[in-house]
Amino acid sequence: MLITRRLEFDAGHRIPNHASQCRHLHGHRYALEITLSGEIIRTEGAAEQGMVMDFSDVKTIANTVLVDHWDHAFLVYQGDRAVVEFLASLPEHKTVVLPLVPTVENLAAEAFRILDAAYRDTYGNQLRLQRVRLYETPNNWADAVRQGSGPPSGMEPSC
Ligand SMILES: Nc1nc2c(c(=O)[nH]1)N=C([C@H](O)[C@H](O)COP(=O)(O)OP(=O)(O)OP(=O)(O)O)CN2
Ligand SMILES: [Zn+2]
Repeated sequence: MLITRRLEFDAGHRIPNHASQCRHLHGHRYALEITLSGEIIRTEGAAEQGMVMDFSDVKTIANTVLVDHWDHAFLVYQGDRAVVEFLASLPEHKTVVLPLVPTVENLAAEAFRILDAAYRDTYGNQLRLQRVRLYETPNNWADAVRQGSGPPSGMEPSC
């Protein structure tokens, strides 16, 4: 069984070498769709009976490990020195420095890496993260999908 939880957050970014508009500082209302696989929990009397995972738990975990960190942050490539230094000059600015440029492909891969470690099989129902779909705009998105037994290739651990 697959279940999907959608969350939304706001963040700024730029693609420093983009040939057009996206090299400028700008922001998006990102939408994150988290798809988990697992067996339906059959434990009689359990609060999660009939579920793969309680959607509220899916949300709480995603917020704790990812969304609370990226929401209203500026997501910046570590090689984008001018912007990294500018943001560092702003007192207590919420900045996430990333090892790759913050395209939606790279952000989806990084989100998968972070979330994959966070969703644990607490009911022996083989819970696993299968896909992270990240919308940068309503028209543009990327899918990071589990390949075989491992996560998709993407960013190296950054923090
Ligand atoms: N493969 C990718 N291409 C682009 C990315 C990306 O992450 N991966 N990102 C951008 C920009 O960040 C930009 O914000 C997207 O802008 P745009 O293409 O204009 O998106 P819209 O949905 O607003 O475009 P419409 O044509 O108005 O639908 C660019 N490319
Ligand atoms: Zn953009």
